[in-house]
Amino acid sequence: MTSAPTAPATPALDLSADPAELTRALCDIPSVSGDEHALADAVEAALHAQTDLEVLRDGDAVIARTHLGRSRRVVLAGHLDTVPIRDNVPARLVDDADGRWLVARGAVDMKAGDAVFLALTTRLPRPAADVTWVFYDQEEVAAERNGLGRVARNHPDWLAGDLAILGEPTDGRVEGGCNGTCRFLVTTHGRRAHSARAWVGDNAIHHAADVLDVLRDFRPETITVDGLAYREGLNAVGISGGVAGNVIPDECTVHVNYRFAPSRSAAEAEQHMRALFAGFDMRFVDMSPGARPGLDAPVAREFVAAVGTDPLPKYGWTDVARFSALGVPALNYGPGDALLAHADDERVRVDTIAPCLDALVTWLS
Ligand SMILES: N[C@@H](CCC[C@H](NC(=O)CCC(=O)O)C(=O)O)C(=O)O
Repeated sequence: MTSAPTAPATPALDLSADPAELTRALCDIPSVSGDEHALADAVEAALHAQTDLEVLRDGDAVIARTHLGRSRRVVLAGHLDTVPIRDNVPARLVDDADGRWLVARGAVDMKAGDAVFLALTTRLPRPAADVTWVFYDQEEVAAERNGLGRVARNHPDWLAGDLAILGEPTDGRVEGGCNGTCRFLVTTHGRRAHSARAWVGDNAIHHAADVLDVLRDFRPETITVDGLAYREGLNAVGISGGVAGNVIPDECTVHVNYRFAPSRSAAEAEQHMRALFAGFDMRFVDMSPGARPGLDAPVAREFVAAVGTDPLPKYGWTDVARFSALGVPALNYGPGDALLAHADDERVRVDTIAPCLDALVTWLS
């Protein structure tokens, strides 16, 4: 008789381990966007083991909070998902002249930040502010799938706080606000024909050269917003077209990503792009407006002072935008060099993780 297959056991996370060890354990549970279930289970089990925390599960988001009666509440938020794996899970340790590195998908974006936040639950069981931890799914993909957005719709009270800290990679400095990001498709059209008699067709892929010319000639701006200089960017991130090896194609689509400064609203960003690609067939497929730095809120100022270095702008899009829109001042702070995020050799220097935890412990003590 054969027995029914059993589901693989959820790996146990030791939240009292060194945060670099914990980062490694998190990286070893793959969690590409949309497939975070195993990691969310592991995080939920570890948070349930902390007896003083109230824990909530919403899809593959896990939220926990203290009820210590403090006058302030700080929200520590991190996404659990990663961009696709590229032979970089499980994690490995590599030594070079700069030190020891943990090489793994998600090491920078943003499992080291998640590890710091998770480790805080055991390092500082009675913080000076009430704390809410939010670990959520599907941040790296279209805005409509974002797990924090779902939590905001289903349980808005769980996101309340005086300051939200997103543990996105900032190399241990504060990065304020974030650029907006949007994606759109620019499609060129033609007429199908046999490629042996191309003169009766019209090649849509060749027309895509006009779209690429616009992109190549575009000069992105750097826009200073409340003292921080946000670099914009406009890039093709995909291109598709073609019917068969002997057919003149009638359609070609260029997938474009525009990163825009937080001084532009979503509508302004869209209008800017529509003007740039006037006359082309365009369709917007994702829109995530940015957030101004917002570092003037008293509690944000205190945190910046505690970290002790000048804030920088965040060039990527992060959920500081969502917290800011909800009226919660928010900033980015976590280990890892954002320049290494999403790279094939994504890696975090092991000795840069614990200092972020130490800084939070000091600030919240
Ligand atoms: N809906 C957006 C989401 C993109 C989110 C992603 N964020 C990061 O990589 C933050 C890391 C950093 O820059 O520090 C992004 O900016 O691409 C979309 O689908 O594009």
